Amino acid sequence: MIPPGADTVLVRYGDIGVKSTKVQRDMEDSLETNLRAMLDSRAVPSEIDWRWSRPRIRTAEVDAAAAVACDTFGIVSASPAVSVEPTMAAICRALSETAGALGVEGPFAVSARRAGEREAHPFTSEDIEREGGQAIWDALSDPAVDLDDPSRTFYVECRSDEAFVFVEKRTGPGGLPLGSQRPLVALLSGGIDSPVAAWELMKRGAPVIPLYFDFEAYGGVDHVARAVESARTLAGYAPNHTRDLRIAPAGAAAARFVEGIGPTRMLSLRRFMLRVGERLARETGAVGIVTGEAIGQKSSQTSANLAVTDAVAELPVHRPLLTRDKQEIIARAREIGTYEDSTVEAGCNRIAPEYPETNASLEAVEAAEPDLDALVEESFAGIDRVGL
Ligand SMILES: Nc1ncnc2c1ncn2[C@@H]1O[C@H](COP(=O)(O)OP(=O)(O)OP(=O)(O)O)[C@@H](O)[C@H]1O
Repeated sequence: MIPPGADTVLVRYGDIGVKSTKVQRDMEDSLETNLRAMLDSRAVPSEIDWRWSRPRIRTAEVDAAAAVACDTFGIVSASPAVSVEPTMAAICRALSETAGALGVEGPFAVSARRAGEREAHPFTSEDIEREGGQAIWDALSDPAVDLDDPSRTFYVECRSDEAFVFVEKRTGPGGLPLGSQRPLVALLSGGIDSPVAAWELMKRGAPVIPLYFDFEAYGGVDHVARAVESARTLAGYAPNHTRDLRIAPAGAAAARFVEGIGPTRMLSLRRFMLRVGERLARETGAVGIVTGEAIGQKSSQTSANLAVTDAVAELPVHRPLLTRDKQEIIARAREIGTYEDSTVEAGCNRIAPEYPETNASLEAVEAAEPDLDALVEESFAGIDRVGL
C-alpha cells in the first residue's frame, strides 16, 4: 500500500545497530554500497540519502525501490512513504489524503514517532496521533478506531527536517551487509537445498563463490543449465559480489568412484568435492565451504558420515541447513526464488551405489578410496567460468 505522492522509501536495519560505533559505520558503508548496486542492477532510478542511521531512498518508483530494499541483506524492513514538511498541518494533510486514497476497511490507528531536537517541533508524538487521527476520521466515510487491533495503522515519523507518512513495513531478509564477512565457496548443485544454504550465508554477510561439479555422463541432461539458473538467481542478490559460476569437470572422478568403490562411494565423492572446493577457496581468498546438507536427509548425510566427510577438509564446512526439515527448506527456496530453478532432483542419483553405507568409519572410506590428489588437481585445473 503506497500513500499518494510517495517519493521516499524508509529503510531499517537490525543487527548492524547493535555493533560498536566503528563496526556499525563500516557496515553502514557496505550496506549503502550494496543497496546502490542492487538499485542500479534492477534499473531503479534513485538517490540514497543517509541520515541518523536511517537510509532513505529518494525515488519516483517507490514500489520497485522497496522491493529492492527487501532483497538487500542487512535490511529488516522498508516502507514506501510520502515526505512532507515537519509541521502538524502538513502531516495531517498527508494523513487525510492517504486515508482518502487508500480507504480503510474496519478500524484504524495512528502510530507516530517524533525524533530530533525537542525545540524543532512544538508538538509531541501523542499530539500527532490525536490530531492526525482526527484528520483521518474526517477523511473517511465510515470511520472507526481501534488502537489495540486496527485493520490499518497509519505511521508518522517526524524528524527535525522532514516528516514521513506510510502505511506498511515490508519485511526484508535481515542479517548483515554482504561483504562484511570473508567469502566462502558454495557447492551449488542446482538442487533445492544448496542455493538456500548459499543464500543463508550471504544473509550473514559472506559473499559466495559458487562452484558446480559437472558429472558429465553421470549427470542429468539439464543439470548444468539448472545450476547456472540457480547461481544467476543468487547473483541477483549480490550484483557487486557474485558475477560468475565456476564449473569443475567431475566426470573422470565420478567414473573412478563408480568403478572402484562400493558402499562408501558417495562419501568419497563428497570428499573429492570438498577438496576441490578448498583448492578454489585458497585461490580466491575464501575461508570456508558451504553445502546444502542436512542431518539424515540422505544416507551420505548421517551424523557419522558427515564426520567422515569433514575429516578430509582443512577449512570449515558450513551447513546452515543442518537441522532444517525439507519442507522448511522448500518454503525458503520459494521465498528467495530458487525453487523454480531446481524442481527436478539433481546431483548424484546415477552415481549412488545400491546399498550405501550409513555409518562409515574413516578407515573404511580411506581403504576403498583412490588417491584423491590427482583427481582433485585434474578437476581444479579444468574449472571453467560462466558469467551470470
Ligand atoms: N554437482 C554438484 N556440484 C556442486 N555441489 C554439489 C553437487 N552435488 C552435490 N553438491 C553439494 O553436496 C550437497 C549434498 O549433495 P546432495 O546429493 O544431497 O545434493 P542434491 O540433492 O543433488 O542437491 P541439493 O542438496 O542442492 O538439493 C549439496 O547440497 C551441494 O552442496
